[in-house]
Amino acid sequence: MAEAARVFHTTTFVPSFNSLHKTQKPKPSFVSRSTVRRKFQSLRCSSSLESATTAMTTNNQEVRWGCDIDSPENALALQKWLSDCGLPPQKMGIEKVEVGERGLVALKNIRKGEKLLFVPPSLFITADSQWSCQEAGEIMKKYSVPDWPLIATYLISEASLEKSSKWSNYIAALPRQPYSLLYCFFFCLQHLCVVFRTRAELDRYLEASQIRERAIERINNVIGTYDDLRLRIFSKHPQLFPEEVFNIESFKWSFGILFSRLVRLPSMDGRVALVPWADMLNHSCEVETFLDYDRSSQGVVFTTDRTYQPGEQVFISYGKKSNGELLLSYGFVPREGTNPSDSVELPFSLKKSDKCYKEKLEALRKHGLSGSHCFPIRVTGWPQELIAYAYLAVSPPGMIGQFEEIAAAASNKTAMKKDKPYPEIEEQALQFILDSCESSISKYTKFLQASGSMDLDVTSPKQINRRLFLKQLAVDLCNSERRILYRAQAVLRRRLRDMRSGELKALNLFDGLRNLFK
Ligand SMILES: C[S@@+](CC[C@H](N)C(=O)[O-])C[C@H]1O[C@@H](n2cnc3c(N)ncnc32)[C@H](O)[C@@H]1O
Repeated sequence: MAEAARVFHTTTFVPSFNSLHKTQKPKPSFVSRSTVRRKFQSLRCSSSLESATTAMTTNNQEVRWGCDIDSPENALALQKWLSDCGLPPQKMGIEKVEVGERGLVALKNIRKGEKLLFVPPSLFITADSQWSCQEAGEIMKKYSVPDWPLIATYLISEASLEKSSKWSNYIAALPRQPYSLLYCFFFCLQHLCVVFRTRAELDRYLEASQIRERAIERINNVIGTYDDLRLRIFSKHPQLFPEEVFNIESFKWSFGILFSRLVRLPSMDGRVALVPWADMLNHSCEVETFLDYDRSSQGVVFTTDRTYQPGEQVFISYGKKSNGELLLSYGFVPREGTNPSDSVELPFSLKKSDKCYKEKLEALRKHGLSGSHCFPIRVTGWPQELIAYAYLAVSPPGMIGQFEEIAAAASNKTAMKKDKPYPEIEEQALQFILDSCESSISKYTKFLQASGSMDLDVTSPKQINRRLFLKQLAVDLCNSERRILYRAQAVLRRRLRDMRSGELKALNLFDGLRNLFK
């Protein structure tokens, strides 16, 4: 079965959507709320939207669609609805589990190599799904909205229709607070005054990790996408897309759901879909099985790579992702040391005091790089591009003729000629990597030491839970990233020590020989 890594890289959806409409300047919307409500009520498809509008938010902050995932009732209703809609009898049932709160658990013995699930396409939500409010669907198609924002809007539209939507049982079982980091950060940003006294306090949580930048970038992409939809479409059709329903609150919820549940199906030409039931499966770093569409059984399946006894939780893989990526999209960090695909982004920069700074920068720019760049350090090692970047950073003016060639290797355009292409600067290059590694380690250590003393200014149990939860995730991520850096530090120190003692030996030998000849 082909790998169906879950797709939650914002670069694949939001930027392409934004770039289509770069020229549009934000215009103020002059549609008053009362006009919206009047027009909105007159539409047939909005019959139950009015109640949805009031039902949607608590204190104008949180959507009320979905459920608290620690209560199993909605999931059980989902299970029943799915079998009524044609989901074949399952060897797994939905239960409260230790990993992932709710998950699918084996009800019978399951063999290795067995196909499970068989969710038919009639139960998927895709960009081609029928809108309960047909008119709204036609407008979205007319504007050629790409898949991700289209499905996000679809989900809101159907959620707001509550029981009148075909998907009401599915939506009722979705988490009210999707645990993607996107949602956590949004939550924090919105509750800034209540939960975090300053933005700086929020920043401290992930200060050491590059994931903070990625989370902020993702949030900005979602806000940009929402603004674009609002300006181009919603404000022009307020009766179909009233602001009470289609607002940033509901979009942060629907994108949170997409980030943590949407699957890409390689056998359906890479199409993305929400697949009810299949999206109750939790991730394990130890399994190597992925969701995909199976043409012969005409449904979404996965093939087990191990046996399961009744009562055991069944897992799939969400793809070979680092702990930071898992945190960003799904809001969890695997137990320390259990993720063989874990990596940490380590930042490197050319020194501004370098005599050849300008020339090196020029060479890097020619190959699409800049004076500062992040490279992944994996549990298993680091890429050749990082080594090339380090060689360039430390190379002396005498090597100016090779700058281009080294920059090309740093950008992965060409491989470096040999394993150790420039032995005369190898030691400095390793030291350069070690310095960056150690400076990052000290940032992580500072955060981890401070995290024990971060006080909790509690105004409600819900807030303290949320805040503690985010803090614990940040601590887990920083511990796992620092652990990779410690390992890299040990390897680098050993190599440098061996190199220096080798050099010393060679020097002693040379001195010995010189004395002999004297
Ligand atoms: C596709 S859903 C899986 C079903 C989900 N547990 C539920 O109750 O709706 C993905 C979400 O499950 C949770 N999850 C999945 N794998 C996990 C794991 N290994 N550890 C902790 N949480 C996990 C995370 O909250 C993630 O955002």
